[in-house]
Amino acid sequence: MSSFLHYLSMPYLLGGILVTLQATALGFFGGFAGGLVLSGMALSGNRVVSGIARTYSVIFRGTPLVLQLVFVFTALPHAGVVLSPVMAAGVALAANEATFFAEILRSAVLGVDKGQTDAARAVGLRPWIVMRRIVGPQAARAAIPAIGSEAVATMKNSALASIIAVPELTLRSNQLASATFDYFSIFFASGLMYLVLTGAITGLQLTIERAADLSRIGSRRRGRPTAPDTAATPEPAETPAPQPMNGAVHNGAFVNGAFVNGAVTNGAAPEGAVSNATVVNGAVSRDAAVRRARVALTITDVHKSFDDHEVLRGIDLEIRKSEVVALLGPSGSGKSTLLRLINHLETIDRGTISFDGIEVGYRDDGATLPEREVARQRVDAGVGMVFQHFNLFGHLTSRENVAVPLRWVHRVPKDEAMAQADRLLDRVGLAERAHALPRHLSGGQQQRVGIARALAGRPQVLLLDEPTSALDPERVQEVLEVIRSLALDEGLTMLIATHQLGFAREVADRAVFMAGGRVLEQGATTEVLDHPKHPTAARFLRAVHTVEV
Ligand SMILES: Nc1ncnc2c1ncn2[C@@H]1O[C@H](COP(=O)(O)OP(=O)(O)OP(=O)(O)O)[C@@H](O)[C@H]1O
Repeated sequence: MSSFLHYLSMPYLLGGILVTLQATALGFFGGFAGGLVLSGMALSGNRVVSGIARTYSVIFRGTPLVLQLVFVFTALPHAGVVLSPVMAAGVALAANEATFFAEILRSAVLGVDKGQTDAARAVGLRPWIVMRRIVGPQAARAAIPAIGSEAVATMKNSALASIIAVPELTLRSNQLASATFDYFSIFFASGLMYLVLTGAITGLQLTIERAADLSRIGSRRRGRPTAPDTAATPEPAETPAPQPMNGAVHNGAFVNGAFVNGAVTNGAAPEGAVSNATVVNGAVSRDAAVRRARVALTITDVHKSFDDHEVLRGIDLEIRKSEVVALLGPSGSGKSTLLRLINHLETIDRGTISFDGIEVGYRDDGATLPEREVARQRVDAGVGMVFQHFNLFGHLTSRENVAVPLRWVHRVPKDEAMAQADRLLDRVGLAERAHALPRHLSGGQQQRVGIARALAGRPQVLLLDEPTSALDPERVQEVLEVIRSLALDEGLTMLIATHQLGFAREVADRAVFMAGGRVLEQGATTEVLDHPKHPTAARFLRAVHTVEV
């Protein structure tokens, strides 16, 4: 026992620890930097670049580390690069570890829900900002445990550096044991030293994990619990009356207060809507105003296939400024695909989609633009999107989510962006939940934050992809209230894919019925809903009516 304690404090072995730490640090940090580069190359769309990354991985993962150590130590001097044993060990460890870090980082990036990228692209973020602000932080959190365990592996692998005479802990233990024959005490002591070192790495990993834990961050930011607060959810009747939004809706019709909806003047709309409408004395009817408005979005002969599956087979549609169009149709008819083509989340096979002459995603000669330029075009076209599954950025609070397009697209200074975000959250009745993370919000609340985020991008045309179909029935109404007020009171141009016929009847000027990738029927909403002419539309609407009743 006393000899064991003696070895534990022996300067010769403690010096070995220092060398082990040096080799480990070189291997870890060098490997991590190399892994970042390799994962970026592997994820790049360029086949040559990703091929180089794959080839590197095959070579360095497929050969023993011992051979790599010997190679770096003995072969590099022939190329005029002479490294000290510790440096050679660090380089070989880094080269080897880079392949493992690359896989860890690549899988963490691929593990971030695609909806996050879709939402980031939809608000107009450029690819680099999407990676830096949205995907990167979420991937980094997911990668912490694997990075921690790779750090431990790097330290254990550093023991192989004894093969090139690096005087690290294992080599010194061996030398000492060969001289004293006290194998058990020496290796027991050095094993304990390794345990302490790897235990410290694990402790550091757990500390970082705790610091990055979103639930803890959420409660720290607020200084109060962030459990789902259903009590804070305003009931539809309590949703604050819509207020004109600080540049959020650039809509001539709204600004001039020219539109009055028949339903509103008949008293069928909520109180807030009535009061908004009644200020517009003597205005023309909404129908007539919409007919006179200019075309905001033109869709011409649009086709789309996924492999052999032809999803859209020639869609033609025009939407006028301030018009609200409901896209109806059975599941799989291509409604979501059409919305995703409109803001270029998917590419068109044939046909054109244009916002006042801007074809998002394409050059004048029809060639596809790089994503960086597409992002700018989305902003120029003024297209916003609300997703079926909300797609809020999971690592950001409500107000940070809403501030994303302001800060990182429109370059509004942070304080001002946050103040605008607060106003938009107030607008959708969620001022109370400004500091909550998406995971602490109910579905209805998340969708209202999603709407506020889309509005922050100052859209001319808002696309809503089944905004209520992922919600519990009791949450549907609160979201519909917000959409209703945007449509009726503020005259925002909207294309809404929905299965909610009652809602479509209330807000939509026109209903478009799709099936099998074609528009089978379109017209005034009440006409399509009450007197469908196409047999498929009649059958579908009858079935939905039956379910709704
Ligand atoms: N990325 C994709 N890859 C392959 N097939 C796809 C892809 N996206 C959509 N599809 C297919 O295209 C068809 C139309 O899907 P889409 O989501 O547009 O329909 P939808 O009318 O919106 O349906 P729902 O009302 O259920 O949302 C479906 O058969 C779907 O499986």
